[in-house]
Amino acid sequence: MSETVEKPARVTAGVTFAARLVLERISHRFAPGALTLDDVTLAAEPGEVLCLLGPSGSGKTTLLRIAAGIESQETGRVLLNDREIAGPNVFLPPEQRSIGLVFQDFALFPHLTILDNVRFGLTALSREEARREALIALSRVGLERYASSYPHVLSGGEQQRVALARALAPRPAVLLMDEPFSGLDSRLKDTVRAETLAILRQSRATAIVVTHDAEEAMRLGDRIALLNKGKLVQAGTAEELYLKPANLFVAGFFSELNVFDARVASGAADTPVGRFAAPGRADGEPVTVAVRLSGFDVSEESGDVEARIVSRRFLGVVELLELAVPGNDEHVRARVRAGQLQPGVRDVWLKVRPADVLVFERRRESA
Ligand SMILES: Nc1ncnc2c1ncn2[C@@H]1O[C@H](COP(=O)(O)OP(=O)(O)OP(=O)(O)O)[C@@H](O)[C@H]1O
Repeated sequence: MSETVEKPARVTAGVTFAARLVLERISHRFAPGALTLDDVTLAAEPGEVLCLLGPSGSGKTTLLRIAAGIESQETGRVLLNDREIAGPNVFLPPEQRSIGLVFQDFALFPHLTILDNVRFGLTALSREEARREALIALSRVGLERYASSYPHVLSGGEQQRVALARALAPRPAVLLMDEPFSGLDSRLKDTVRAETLAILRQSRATAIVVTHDAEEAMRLGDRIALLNKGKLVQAGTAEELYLKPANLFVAGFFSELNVFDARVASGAADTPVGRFAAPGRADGEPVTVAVRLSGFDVSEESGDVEARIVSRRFLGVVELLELAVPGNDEHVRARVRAGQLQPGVRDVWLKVRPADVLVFERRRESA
């Protein structure tokens, strides 16, 4: 009887059956305290990368830990492919959830070889099977040549890939990643992030990735769920959140903004930088008008509003301007292409591009 020969080649086939993870009406508190999570409902669809985005303390990690089974919710349910894995009467421990975890600090064991690090989670398999699966996982992240080396010989980015291989080795239905790139320096981060996304796509794993960085969420996520103070504020594609933010908090998370208070008159809001349409708003309604820093045409010749340059900061591709505008106590900020304005120029004209203006209901607290 002939034995099947394992192909040592780089593995490209999917490793998981795409799974759907649902967090349903999740509330949580660290007793006895205020709610850490307040009635959060969210689904990660099969094979998608869902980014959990939000400021520090918004509850991202707690939600991830509830999905993993490391933390318990106070109310609500967690479902994996329509099967309840945590709820009022059910609680599957983490090791029975078919969920892989990757943390910020990679948490590789320094005294174990790379192969043994990856093999660590494969306790259900025989030694030989575990070794084979670990090598497959290492090959998936392109690091099989380091199997017998120790973690210290690897760069930060490579260590992160080993952590990813370790999480993928047991072929989890869902991969949960908590700030997986925050330990990497900014140049390495872009490469490792792109590689990780490619590996996730190849493995067809459903992934939930926690980040506090909006740009990272836009680069990685098929969809983004934005949390603030334990509440889900908005979930959607990057385009939806950027172009149609639900409120000022969402808008401010994705772009730097100038914010003006105004009152609607004849369907428009007057601000010191122009008059902007406020469709659907009643006359007299107080509104907040947000203008993206990138939304200004700044010209020495012509425009809608006169302004004086107070300061210029060269940032490489762009220049950041602070401008004094009549009728506005605070300086208006604008980003323009570097080199567009002559050195020493003081008096300019502004024109705002309507696509970069967002009008919101004025609220004391925006989220
Ligand atoms: N073990 C704990 N005991 C008490 N409070 C906690 C505990 N862990 C977290 N918290 C609090 O719960 C809230 C949510 O924390 P969580 O770590 O989920 O937020 P986060 O959005 O992941 O923040 P960060 O980006 O800073 O990690 C915070 O106010 C935090 O201080």
